Amino acid sequence: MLPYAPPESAPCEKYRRIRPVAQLDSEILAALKDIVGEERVLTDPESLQYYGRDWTRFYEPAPSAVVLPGTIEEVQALVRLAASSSLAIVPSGGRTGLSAGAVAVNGELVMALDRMNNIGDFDPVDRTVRCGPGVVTEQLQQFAEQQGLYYPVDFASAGSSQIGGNIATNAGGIKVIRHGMTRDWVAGLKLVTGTGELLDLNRGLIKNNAGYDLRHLVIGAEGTLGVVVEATMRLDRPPRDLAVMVLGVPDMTAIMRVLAAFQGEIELSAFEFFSELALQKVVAHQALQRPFETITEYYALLEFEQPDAAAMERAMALFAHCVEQGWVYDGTVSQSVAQAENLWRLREDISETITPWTPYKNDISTTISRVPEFLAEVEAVVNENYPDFEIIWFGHIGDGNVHLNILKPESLDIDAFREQCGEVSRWVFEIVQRHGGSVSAEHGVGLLKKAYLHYSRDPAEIGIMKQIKLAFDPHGIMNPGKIFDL
Ligand SMILES: O=C(O)CC[C@@H](O)C(=O)O
Ligand SMILES: [Zn+2]
Repeated sequence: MLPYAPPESAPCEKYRRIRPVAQLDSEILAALKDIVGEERVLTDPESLQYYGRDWTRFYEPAPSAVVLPGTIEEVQALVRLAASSSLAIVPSGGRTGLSAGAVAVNGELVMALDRMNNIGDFDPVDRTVRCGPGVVTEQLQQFAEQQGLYYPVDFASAGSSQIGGNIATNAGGIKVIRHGMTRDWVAGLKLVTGTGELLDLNRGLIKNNAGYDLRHLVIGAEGTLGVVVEATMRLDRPPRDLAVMVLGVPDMTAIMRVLAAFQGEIELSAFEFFSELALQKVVAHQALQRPFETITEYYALLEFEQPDAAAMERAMALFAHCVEQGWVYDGTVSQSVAQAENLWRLREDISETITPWTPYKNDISTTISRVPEFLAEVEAVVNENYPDFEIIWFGHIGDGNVHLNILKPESLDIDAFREQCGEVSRWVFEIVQRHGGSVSAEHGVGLLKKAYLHYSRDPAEIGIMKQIKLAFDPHGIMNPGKIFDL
């Protein structure tokens, strides 16, 4: 039997009574099978490993069972059963999360929404489509394309991540500068709360000031308020002829000047960056070439539409201006869709490329204008205290969001590495706090960043979050231990 790990902070009185069961007894198991069918309750070790974790590699999955419901009613029945048996639930989507929000470490029941992947009820006037939580992001993107429309939230894991998980983490990605995050595309959602009640939130309305917008509390709540069982997603007009430019820049201050210069004249759909070390790793491990010979400290990747020939002329004139000013040392621009895709891969393939080094991830943000100073401070602290660690910088610089990946030296044991990175994190998050930034810009808090939440949220805010959790989930069964302990 697995021991129940007590919450780190003082628990609310109400929560003190909640004890997720560590092992399913045969009665609960039989009841689960009654609800979803025998073959949709999995307890074999492979399934527990597979469904019990996301892409985070610092936690050992230890769920009691996995259930695969197919309907909203089944989800409700499962939640009611869990509530009456004090059984904790971990809702699980494409399991591509990077903060251990979907890891079951404590004997929980994993509720995998894979089967609820229906896509339908498209309305061309509202430009909305109804999706099951298990719809894969790429499936929604392709559906939109078939309707002559566009779903703009995009990231490297779009082939596996699911809409329910994207909503749970308010997933961002590479087009946030122009199109915002998942939150901006959710016109409505249905949620099964921790009591098994079904809420139909916002119902696709554009204007709805009739009280609190609970939909927005659910988005980004990492499954701690309930299970998203349906979402009405907005679609947009498709972009016209996207061009991609990669520029070699000497430093962060120069990157910011380039951003300001381009944004003054062109509507950018992406403004990303990566370091020379990130580029070296990608080129060495993927079948890709450097964008140009010149080596610079950083590279910026810009994407913009070219509705007419004048758009490219404007971009080239801006490029020349940036070179003249000494902000850019070299650059290249795509001439075809295939070239644009290859340039994108230099940025999008970084995360996957560095996975074998078991990177410790920091996903931090501040206001865009503060990024150069912020980044220089973080870099100085990390280099000074941990000169032996390889650091890979990349991210969504146009949103003020940088990914700091610390690579594990081969000789270092994983627990020792994690502990040392925890120390680095404290230094880093003090800087984040000083700059009024966030300890998790887009990956969520999960288990990985829980201990650091107070660096970006004050105690009063966290206290209110806990009360909100209890309002949705009075039995404390929905993904307990994620974001904060009650
Ligand atoms: O692996 C990371 O640190 C970031 C992953 C993802 O958010 C990205 O921007 O590529
Ligand atoms: Zn990212």
